Amino acid sequence: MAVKKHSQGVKNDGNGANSDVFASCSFSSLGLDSNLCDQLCERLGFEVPTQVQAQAIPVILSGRHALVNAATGTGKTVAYLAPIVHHLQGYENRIQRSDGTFALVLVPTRELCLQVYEILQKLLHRFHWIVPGYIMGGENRSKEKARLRKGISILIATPGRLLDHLKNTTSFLYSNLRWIIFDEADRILELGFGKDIEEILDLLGSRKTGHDEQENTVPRHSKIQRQNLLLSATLNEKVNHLAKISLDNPVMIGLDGKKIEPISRIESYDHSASDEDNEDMNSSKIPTVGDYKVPIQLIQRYMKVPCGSRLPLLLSILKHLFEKESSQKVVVFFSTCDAVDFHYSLLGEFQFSSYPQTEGIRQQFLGCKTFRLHGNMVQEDRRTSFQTFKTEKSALLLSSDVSARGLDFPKVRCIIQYDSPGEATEYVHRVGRTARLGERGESLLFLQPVEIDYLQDLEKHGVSLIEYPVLKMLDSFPLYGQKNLAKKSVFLESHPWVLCLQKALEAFIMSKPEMDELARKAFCSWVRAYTAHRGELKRIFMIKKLHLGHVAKSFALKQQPSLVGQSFQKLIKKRKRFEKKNGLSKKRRVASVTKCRP
Ligand SMILES: Nc1ncnc2c1ncn2[C@@H]1O[C@H](COP(=O)(O)OP(=O)(O)OP(=O)(O)O)[C@@H](O)[C@H]1O
Repeated sequence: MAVKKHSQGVKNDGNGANSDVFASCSFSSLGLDSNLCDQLCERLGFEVPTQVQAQAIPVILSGRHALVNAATGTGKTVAYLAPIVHHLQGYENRIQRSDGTFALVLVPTRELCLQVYEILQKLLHRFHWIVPGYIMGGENRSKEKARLRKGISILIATPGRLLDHLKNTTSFLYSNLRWIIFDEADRILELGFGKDIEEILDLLGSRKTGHDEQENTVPRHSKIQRQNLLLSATLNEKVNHLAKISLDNPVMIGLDGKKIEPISRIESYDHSASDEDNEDMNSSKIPTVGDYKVPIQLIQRYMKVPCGSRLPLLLSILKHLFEKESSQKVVVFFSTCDAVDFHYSLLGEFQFSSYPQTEGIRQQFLGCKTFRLHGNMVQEDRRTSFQTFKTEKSALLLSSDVSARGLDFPKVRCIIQYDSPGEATEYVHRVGRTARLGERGESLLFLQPVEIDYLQDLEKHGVSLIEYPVLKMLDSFPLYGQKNLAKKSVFLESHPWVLCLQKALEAFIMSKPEMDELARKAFCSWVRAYTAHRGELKRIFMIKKLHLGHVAKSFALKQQPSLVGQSFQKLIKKRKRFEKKNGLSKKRRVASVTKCRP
């Protein structure tokens, strides 16, 4: 099978980033079986390991528990899969399906489940006796039961469905379980799977208790030594608890600036490590560093856009990107599933002419293929969108945060965060869908003038953005056939192109009742999502500071839907009660409002 050589393909892009991504050693020098190394090269096109692979593979091969923290798109998946395959293929007595599950990989989303499964299938091509498999929400339970009964050697799972089978599928055999891996560990917890995970660890006999840690890491039903691994580009305090209850004496592997520097470098599992060492490891303290690791070659920008002009600006930047480079992939992130649906339908149908009088020459505003992905879609559509966008050479994906973690869409050039991500971790993972493995990439964050303090929040985590020259971009669109006409405006909201586009969008929505319905629904969800910002972010993303009429405009609605007025009032009251209960004083609330006003 002819496979594109990734490492060659991305090494010479001229920006120097790749020398920091790849290590100067071979896979075989890391201790991996030669057949497996050939497989990595032939099937996956991986000639040399990435830095994080070079660092993690020997540690994982040694049997140590590990916590791996490396930037997005640096190859963490193979860093944990390759050592598992290495061990399993090397067992003297070939493993059989009837031996049940040896390794369990837990992931937060269905798409990531499928993605890891695909990579695993490729890795196992020469080792047909090792059976890969997945179980996840949205799939047929009975079929999964049947597969589990037959036996799956390496199982990828989402937590809810795994727990379901652990409790209800008696034929699911895991007495030989040796590895438990948490990929995107922090996200699994953020999605509220904390309790499920604890129950899973309990059921698997892999949960440590405070007093008898060593003993409890050995499964109740077998004498097999467990090895647990936690991985993410953003490990933070949230993962501390999981690390404490699941990792025993872990090695921390992380990046320091450009190069990976081990926090603890251990060549082999040394049971006789000094007490001092053990104390340090056993505390499983995840460094609460402020800085997140964003690919160094990624160009990060923000665009300051008044609420009422957001929609024409989004459409304009997309048009600009696809006209500048007709063959490219772009992902736009929204805060809600309804917003994804609305913008998807809008882009599919909206036609425009910059000569408003000449109806005849209206054409599709964006000529590119457009896909959508969010958690409310039926599983089959979700799978098709994900797989098709992956293979397209040029396309646009409109998505909720379901795509933010771990997904590896090749050749994505630009990430647009139309709705702000909230936590800085989410920002980092969203932009991490581009600039993967040293490739070039750009990101653009939409911020309203009242939200501009969010930049400071990102700055606290070592993430700095530069402003996008938005007026220059708008000036490039000819209006009534003339470019110069547009150039006179210095204010974005009164720019002739923006005004003309907004007017056309509003007319379009008014003319289509089904679009109007989608717009209203999206508006309501957007307001709800906006009020749901947590902690410190509540002071930046404050619904009270927004003009709801302008928010409605951003869904091309001429008027704010009245129905929402009531539910909005309810939300405000609810939030006030919450703030009172949590001691956020009126004084502080007022102060934060004043500080954030433009
Ligand atoms: N050694 C290698 N040589 C060439 N390409 C590689 C190598 N290792 C991984 N890749 C490719 O790099 C890309 C990113 O890998 P992967 O998805 O494992 O990154 P990640 O660190 O898990 O990212 P994220 O944090 O976003 O989940 C994939 O396309 C993968 O095929």
